[in-house]
Amino acid sequence: MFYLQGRNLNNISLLCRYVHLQKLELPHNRIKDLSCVSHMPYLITLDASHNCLSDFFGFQPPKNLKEVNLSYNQISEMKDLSAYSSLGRLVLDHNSVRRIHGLQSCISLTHLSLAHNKIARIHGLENLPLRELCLSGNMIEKIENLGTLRALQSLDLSSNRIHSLCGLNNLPLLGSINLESNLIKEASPIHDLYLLRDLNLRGNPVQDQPDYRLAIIFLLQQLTSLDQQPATAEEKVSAVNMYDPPLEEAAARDHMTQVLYQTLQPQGILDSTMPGLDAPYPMLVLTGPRACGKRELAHRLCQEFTEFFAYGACHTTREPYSGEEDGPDYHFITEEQFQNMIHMGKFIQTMQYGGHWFGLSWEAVESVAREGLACCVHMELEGVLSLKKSRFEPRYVLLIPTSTESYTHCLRHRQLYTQAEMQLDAAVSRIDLYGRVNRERPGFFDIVIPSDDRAQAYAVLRQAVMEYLNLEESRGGDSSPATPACSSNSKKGFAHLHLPYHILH
Ligand SMILES: Nc1ncnc2c1ncn2[C@@H]1O[C@H](COP(=O)(O)OP(=O)(O)OP(=O)(O)O)[C@@H](O)[C@H]1O
Repeated sequence: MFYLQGRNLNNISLLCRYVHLQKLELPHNRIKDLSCVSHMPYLITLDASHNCLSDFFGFQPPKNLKEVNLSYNQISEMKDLSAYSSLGRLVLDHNSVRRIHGLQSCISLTHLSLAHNKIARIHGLENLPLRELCLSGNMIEKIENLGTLRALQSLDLSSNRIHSLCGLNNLPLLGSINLESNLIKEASPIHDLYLLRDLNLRGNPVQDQPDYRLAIIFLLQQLTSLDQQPATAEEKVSAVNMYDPPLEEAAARDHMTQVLYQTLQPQGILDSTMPGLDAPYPMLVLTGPRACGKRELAHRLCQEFTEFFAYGACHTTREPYSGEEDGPDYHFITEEQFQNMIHMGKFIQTMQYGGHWFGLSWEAVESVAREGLACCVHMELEGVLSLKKSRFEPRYVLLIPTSTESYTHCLRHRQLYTQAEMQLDAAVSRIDLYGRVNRERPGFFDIVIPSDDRAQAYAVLRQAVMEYLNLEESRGGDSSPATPACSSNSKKGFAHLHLPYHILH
C-alpha cells in the first residue's frame, strides 16, 4: 500500500518503480497525471480524490482494479472503460461530467456515484449489475432507463430537477401512471426493481405532488426508506388502500360517496324505482370481465324483450371507440362533468376502470322505470359490489370466459390494449377474480353463463329470462320475439324474476 495524503504533490512519476502496489491513496494533492499507474499491474484500489485530474482513467488498466475514487477533480468527460472488467466501485462525485458514458462492459460494477456533476439524463447504465447508484446534485429532469438495473438496492436522485414520476412508465410491468392528476392507471407494483430498498428523491419538485409518498410506496412496496425516512407499515397499508383497495373497501367507499352527495342535495322522491309492497324495482345486471360480450347481450335482450326491458346507459369519461355515439351505449362526458355529477349526487354507483370513470346515474334507471320497464345494465364486479349496497336488488348474471385462449384472442382482436402482454395478462387475471367470487360467495351471482360462444350464451340468457318471466315461445320458433304467457303488466311480471344460482364447473 502507498499512502500520500495532502502533500501538495503534483508529480508522482517516481511511483512507477512500485510495480507491486495493490492500494494507492493520493487524496488532497495537486496531481494532474496518473500515468504512473500503468506500471502497477496488481493495483486493486486507487484513491486520487481531491486533485487536479482532468484526464479520466489516464493510465493503462491494471487487470484487477476494483475500486476507484476520482471525486473532486476536474473531469468533464468519461471514456470507454471496457478494459476494466473487474471494476466494482467507481466514485466520480464533484466533477464536471455531463454524460454517463463508456460503462457498458463494466460487468462487475456494483457501486457508482456521480453526485454533483452536470448530468442532465439518466442513460448509459443499461444492464449493469449496479446495487448502489448515486446521481444526486445533477440536472436530471426525469427518471428514465432504470428498468434493466435489476440488482439495484439503493438509488439516490436527490437534489435534481425531477418534477414527475411519469418516467416510471418505462419500467417493465408497470401500467401507465399519471401522478400529475393523482391517478394510477392499471398500475401494478414495480416487480423488476424488487430489490430496491432505499430511494432518495429529496430536493426535487416532484415532492410537491399530492400523495407523492403514498404513490411511490405503492409502486415500490418493498422500499424500506424513502427520502431518508423509513417507509412505514402504515404508509404501505394506506398506499394499497388508496391505489389498489380491496374490492369491498372500494365499493363501500364508493357507496358512501354517492350517499353523502345525495343527502346534500334537495330531497325528491324517485317514485318510478321505489320498491313495491312485495318486490323491489326489477333490474337486470350483466357482469363479467371486459369484452366478454355483456354489452352486446344486454342490447340484444332489450331489443328482443322490448315490453320488459330497456337498456340503462351509463356515463363514462373514456373517449368513444370508433362507431360509438353518445346515447345508445354510454353518455360520454369529460372528467370535470363527471366529478360535477358526483358532487350533485347524480350517481347510484361509480367506478374507475382503466383510468376512466364509469357511473350509473339515477336518471338512467329512472327514465327506464318511468316507461314501466325493467332496467338492464352491464358493469364490472366493483360496480356490482357498490350497487349491492344500494336500495336496488337486481338479478345478477355473470358472463364468464372459460377458455383463456379464446378470451385472449378476442382481446387481441379488439386491440383494446396498447401496452400488449402486461395489460392482457392483467385483463385475463380478472377471469380468476370473478371465478373466485363465484366460488367463495354462493348466491352472489344469480346465474353464471359461459361467454365464449356468444350465440350460445345469449340462448341460455334468453331461456332463463323467458322461464322467469313465464313467457312462451311464439309459434315462429326460436328466433321470433317472445310473447308474454300472462297478460299482466310487464313490470309486475318481471318483478318476480328470481334467476337460479348456478355454480360454474
Ligand atoms: N357504471 C359502471 N360501473 C362499473 N363498471 C362499468 C360501468 N359501466 C361500464 N362498466 C364496465 O367497464 C368496462 C369497460 O367498459 P368499456 O365500454 O370501455 O369496455 P369494453 O371493452 O367495450 O367492454 P365490454 O365489451 O365488456 O362492454 C366494461 O367491463 C363495462 O361493463
